[in-house]
Amino acid sequence: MRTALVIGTGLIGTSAALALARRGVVVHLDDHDPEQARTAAALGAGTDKAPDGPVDLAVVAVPPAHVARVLAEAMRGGVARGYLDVASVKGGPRRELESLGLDLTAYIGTHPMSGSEKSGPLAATADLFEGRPWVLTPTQDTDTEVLNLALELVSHCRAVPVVMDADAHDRAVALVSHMPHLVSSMVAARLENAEEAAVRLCGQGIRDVTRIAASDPRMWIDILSANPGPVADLLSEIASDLDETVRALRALQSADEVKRREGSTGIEDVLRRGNAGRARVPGKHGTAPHAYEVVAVLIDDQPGQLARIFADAGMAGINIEDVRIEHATGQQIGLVQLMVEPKAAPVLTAALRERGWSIRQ
Ligand SMILES: NC(=O)C1=CN([C@@H]2O[C@H](COP(=O)(O)OP(=O)(O)OC[C@H]3O[C@@H](n4cnc5c(N)ncnc54)[C@H](O)[C@@H]3O)[C@@H](O)[C@H]2O)C=CC1
Ligand SMILES: O=C(O)C(=O)Cc1ccc(O)cc1
Repeated sequence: MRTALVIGTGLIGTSAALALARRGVVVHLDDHDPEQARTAAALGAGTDKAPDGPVDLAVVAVPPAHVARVLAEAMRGGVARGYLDVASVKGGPRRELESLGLDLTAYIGTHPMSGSEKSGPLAATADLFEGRPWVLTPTQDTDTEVLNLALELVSHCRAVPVVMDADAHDRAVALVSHMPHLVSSMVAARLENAEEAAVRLCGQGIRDVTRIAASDPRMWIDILSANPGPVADLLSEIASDLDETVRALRALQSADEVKRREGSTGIEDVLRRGNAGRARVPGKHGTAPHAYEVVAVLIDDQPGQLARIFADAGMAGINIEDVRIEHATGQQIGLVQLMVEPKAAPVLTAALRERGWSIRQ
């Protein structure tokens, strides 16, 4: 692929454009808000000038409700050899395109399984998709050349291609993305009117559970509107778990010893089923979850501290597998948790101590 056109230069479009530009592809950037395209260009994602002729691949990265219309316009204008979208739902947009009577041989629906609660080009990074699944939904009508262009994009983004049927994809993301999003919002909503004294105690657990609740509601109304059935089915399963859990907790309040034991069994059941489900969540780069050891470092909340820790770890020859940062409420300090292979933990601890870092046991 030599040239590409990214339409919709928000988080996903700009991240893909940055990855393509880094691999030497000439990227043209287009957005109905020209300021967004200008910002993406300023970040090094390409040029906001229109291409002279058809590009190799058009990447449509606009909110799901606009995907079919934007694709139809691009295809009718003949702006590219191949077309793809990255929307979080796949069945609806395809059916909309079919109903517009377009020839879909040059189109493939795709979905990178990576993103964030942030939106817009300023949140974009070239490595956003690295090691993450990128779903491709070709049909028997999809041109091989177009499938190859999509695979090239996925490879430039260093993502892992996964081929699926569009409706099977939508059922799968209902489980791993859409339902969890609503549950996260519902947990976060409990905090809206909670007392300040309670909210200030928030720790890492509630931060983990509510991170995605900070996402743009307009985008998520679009996503959920395109996949309501599978999400509703899953939420009703959760509702029945909730009913049973409430019953078990009420039983734990009882004065009757037998009832309390039943309550305890009920709670244990949901916790154990949670352990079993969590154990199936793939780790970094889609591999099995890994038991890393944590080295916790206290830092001043100042710019450059993280970069220094990473540089010091690098000098000690340690690969940091994952990182977490916890900020202490109302204080100018934070706790950085570095996840490393167990045998690397004592080496890293010693190396960081030697360089003056305060390690928390
Ligand atoms: N946010 C995430 O984590 C993920 C999002 N997606 C999908 O990627 C797509 C884009 O999402 P984000 O980049 O997060 O959103 P975003 O809000 O960061 O960017 C969307 C961009 O599209 C532009 N836009 C809207 N309507 C347009 C139109 N008619 N023509 C041209 N530009 C238009 C907006 O001005 C904005 O710059 C969505 O379809 C979403 O479902 C896929 C994977 C992850
Ligand atoms: O922020 C996260 O962890 C996400 O899961 C983001 C995300 C949002 C929408 C998608 O279609 C895919 C991924």
